[in-house]
Amino acid sequence: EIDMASQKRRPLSRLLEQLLRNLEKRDPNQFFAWPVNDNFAPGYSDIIRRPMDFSTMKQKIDDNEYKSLNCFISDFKLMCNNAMKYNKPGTVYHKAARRLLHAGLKQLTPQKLRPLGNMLT
Ligand SMILES: CC(=O)c1cc(-c2ccccn2)c2ncccn12
Repeated sequence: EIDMASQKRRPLSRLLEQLLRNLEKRDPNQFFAWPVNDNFAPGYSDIIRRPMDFSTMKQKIDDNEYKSLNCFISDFKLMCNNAMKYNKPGTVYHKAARRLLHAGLKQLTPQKLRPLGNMLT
């Protein structure tokens, strides 16, 4: 059960929740919402050593596993790069991953994050 009081005390968690919601908006088809299922993606777990998806990132926020913004950004990049590794260029998933990575990193630039205060230092 999420202890709301501790959520208030953890400004980083609240920031990451907000950033995650904004990133998820860039995945309207929800290709990245859940772990990739080997039944839809033959051989996926042989090719992708470290799977990542938005639901896993959400769980890591709730479990207070992200110690910094950079760790969060690394998982976002991992998720997109996994999709660009497994799926051939030209596929719907490869194209969606490129667009998501591009749009997501634009949201995570210092000038976009600066207004969120000095909690990132
Ligand atoms: C992100 C990704 O690589 C992915 C998501 C999916 C996916 C995501 C939601 C519903 C159906 N498929 C997928 N299917 C086959 C091969 C790769 N994928």
